[in-house]
Amino acid sequence: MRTPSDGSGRHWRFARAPHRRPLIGHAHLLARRPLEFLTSLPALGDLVELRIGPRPAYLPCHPDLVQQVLLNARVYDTGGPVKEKARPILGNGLITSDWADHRRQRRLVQPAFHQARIAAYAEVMRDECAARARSWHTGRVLDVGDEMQALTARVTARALFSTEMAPHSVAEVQRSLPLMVRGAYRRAMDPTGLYARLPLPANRAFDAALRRLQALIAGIVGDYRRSGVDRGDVLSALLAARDEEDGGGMSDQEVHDQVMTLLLAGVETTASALTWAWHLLAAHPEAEARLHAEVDGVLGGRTPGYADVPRLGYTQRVFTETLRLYPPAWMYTRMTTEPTELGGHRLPAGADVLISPYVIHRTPGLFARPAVFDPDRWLPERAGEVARGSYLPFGGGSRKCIGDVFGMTEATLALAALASRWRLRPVPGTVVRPRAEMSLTAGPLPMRPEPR
Ligand code: HEM
Repeated sequence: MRTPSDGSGRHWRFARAPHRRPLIGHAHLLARRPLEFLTSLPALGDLVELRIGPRPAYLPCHPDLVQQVLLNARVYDTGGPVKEKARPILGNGLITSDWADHRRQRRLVQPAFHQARIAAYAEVMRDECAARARSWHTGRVLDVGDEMQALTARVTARALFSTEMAPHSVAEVQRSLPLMVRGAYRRAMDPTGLYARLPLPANRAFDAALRRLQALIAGIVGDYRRSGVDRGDVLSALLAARDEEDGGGMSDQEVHDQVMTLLLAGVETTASALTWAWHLLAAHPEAEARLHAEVDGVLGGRTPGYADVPRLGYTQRVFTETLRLYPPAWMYTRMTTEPTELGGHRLPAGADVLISPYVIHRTPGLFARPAVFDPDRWLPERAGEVARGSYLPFGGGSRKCIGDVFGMTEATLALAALASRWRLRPVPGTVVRPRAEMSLTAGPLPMRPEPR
């Protein structure tokens, strides 16, 4: 272990990850037990080098180094093999676009997520949460993961396009999206690129789902463009957006790619975190009781709406703490566009940099008792203890999640609406282990609803 210093005069600990194998480097550990492997690395250094096949990759384990990466999007740009595999699915939208194009795209998409728009989307959230609460039956076991996925797919689809076509479109999104997420993950994890070309039923289902979604989005974009009406939804905002710098808008293809990106980025993430929240609440009866007391006091049996969100402080803290322990985006990547220096160490151009909120959120010293579920660590008087750059469920810098407020609002309303009517009981014998897939999921999570 060496201790190089950077321009600031600080000394950083640099280390190389152990258990490297010829040719594959650390790919076996990242594929088989990524969470255990990655969480073992901060003890070794502030910056740890690993190898994914022959490629060098770097894991910054100190929040200051993470910030340096996230705040310099020109040098630490999007890229790498995973992003390249996402391109045929997502096209050139916010997630896949490079630094120069991303700035223009972000200016154009941002208005769709302004506060006034979120208030309108919250109407859809309220409606869908109430419908979900009505659909549960006492004692009938449900898979919480599937339920939350259906809820967030319907909310996102309806917030994106609120047209009369909605019932059909929403059902299509609900059907196709899980197939797409699974297929996209398998493709991302396949270093050879061969998997996608095998004539497997899963591949046929993925291709068909992709084609259906592409056709659906193209059709709706065309309809909206022809009608020119602002329906208050995300798609209307995307079509109306004009760049303040050059006055131009987005082409139909660009709008299509943004819609696909929003669906892929917004549904599974929020659903995974909500699923973890139900699991954590069932395992922590005192937190569950406080949540119930809050929703009963604030709502008195009403379905919550946008105006209730600021008064649901404990509910929000439960979700914030869930995102700390189980951040859906457990790892995201950057690629260096030029040789650079990080933590006093020289990084070549084309190096992968891995940012893992899961690792940072569980590093001793950054959070008191990091393994403990403690929603009150987010009370205003205690939240100041959390150092800048230590809490990253939504990323940071210019590529920070554009849907963070949307997701927080949706999750707060979902927890409050469902917990005001139901308590979810674990099914005995269920073993829950985090699975680091496209997002950090709990796998199948059977639970039994009990009326409150
Ligand atoms: C709890 C829910 C969510 C979590 C944990 C989450 C997490 C993240 C993270 C970590 C990033 C940054 C990735 C990176 O830096 O490479 C990101 C980006 C993004 N997210 Fe989210 N997200 C959530 C909800 C949503 C929702 C609801 C939407 C849309 C409706 C959304 C749309 C996006 C988009 C479009 C980007 C790319 C932004 C850009 O590069 O400009 N996300 N998200």
